Amino acid sequence: MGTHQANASPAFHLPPMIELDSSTLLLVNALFGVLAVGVWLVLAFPFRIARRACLLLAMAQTVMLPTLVAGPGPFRELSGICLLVALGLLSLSLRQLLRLRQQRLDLLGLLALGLLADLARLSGLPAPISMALTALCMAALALLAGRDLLLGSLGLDGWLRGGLVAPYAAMTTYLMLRAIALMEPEQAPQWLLQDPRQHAGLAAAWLVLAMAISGGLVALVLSRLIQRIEALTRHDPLTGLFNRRELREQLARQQARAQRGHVHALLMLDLDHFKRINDELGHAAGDAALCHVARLLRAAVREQDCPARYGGEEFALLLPDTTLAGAMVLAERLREALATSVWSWHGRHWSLTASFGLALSSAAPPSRGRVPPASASELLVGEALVDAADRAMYMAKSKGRNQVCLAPLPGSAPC
Ligand SMILES: Nc1nc2c(ncn2[C@@H]2O[C@H](COP(=O)(O)OP(=O)(O)OP(=O)(O)O)[C@@H](O)[C@H]2O)c(=O)[nH]1
Repeated sequence: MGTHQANASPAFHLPPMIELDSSTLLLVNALFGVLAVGVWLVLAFPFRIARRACLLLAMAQTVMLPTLVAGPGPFRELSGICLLVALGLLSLSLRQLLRLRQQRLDLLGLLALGLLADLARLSGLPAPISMALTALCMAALALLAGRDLLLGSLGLDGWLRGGLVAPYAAMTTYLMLRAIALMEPEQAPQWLLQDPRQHAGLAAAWLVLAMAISGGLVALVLSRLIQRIEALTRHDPLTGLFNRRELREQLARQQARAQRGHVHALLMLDLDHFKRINDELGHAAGDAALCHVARLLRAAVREQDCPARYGGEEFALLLPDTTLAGAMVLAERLREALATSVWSWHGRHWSLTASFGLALSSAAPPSRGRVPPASASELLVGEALVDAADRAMYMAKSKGRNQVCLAPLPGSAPC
């Protein structure tokens, strides 16, 4: 953090009568750093969790190590640069973890500015000014890291998010105060001009900060892992669409809404003569055709819809707040989009079609998504809705395929 030499190292007192000097605290910090490097490497390699972010964190922690243990000499001279680079790597890895990896220019710009400010000492810029400018760049990096944590999609509630941001806020405040102190040394308290080698309190604070930041990062990596596992349990691995389990959950949610008067529709579709693709082109081609259908489905639906792979070559589309007219339009549009789309496998074009079965939770008025609250007997929901759509889909198969059939509903006639 600076190049001041450690003359006397005042002790930091912890009750009951534990006395720690700054070198011991820095050594503990370095040992903690070595442990953290090991943790990041284990997460990155054997476990392959957030690999790039973990690698950046391992590098950040490694870059920090010389600043913690270096005696007087060239390494200590470089401690400002090491800290700056470590902070830059930490901010980059946070962006990676928060999936903001496309924005890097601001961080790289601050890193470059900080390096220039530190190196400017060599060409005659007074050391306190150079150190103050470097500290300001570090403060900006810490501030951006805190902001990213505040705004990023973490899946964490307010208090946890606040706990993650707190160390970055503390670091930003300290670095800014230090920059001001370096520029106005006469009016600044002495501890702001010292570095952790000279002040046991600072060394202790640095250790606490390092532990809080590492703990927060581990929590972040774990929350990403949990999100990934959750996504795996809800999605079909081949197509990336929702799976049957998630469809059931969404159907149950819609069942509760249907009882309050909301209408939803379920569209089931089954590819026609799909077996031929597998037989003539191979199983990999069959998989690619399923992915093609999944892309069409995804492109056709609204955000609130639930496109799912029901199993094999059968797909389902749950459409909340959808009337009969709207669902019919969508089903026809999808049928046509699939029949006219070009799917090819190794230069061989193949015409894909599907048979569609449509069922509605209730016979809604044509232009509104809501009907008066209905009793359970007037509704077609959950597994009964799936069965009805499935039967309508088989009806479409028996009528010659590549068409949409509507399941019978009170007030509407079957096709
Ligand atoms: N490639 C691939 N094939 C699958 C997958 N799941 C199911 N299948 C195949 O899908 C085919 C379904 O065949 P059938 O049930 O006879 O249906 P179809 O050939 O589409 O005929 P119709 O539905 O009557 O039009 C079978 O050959 C299954 O092996 C999958 O994930 N990948």
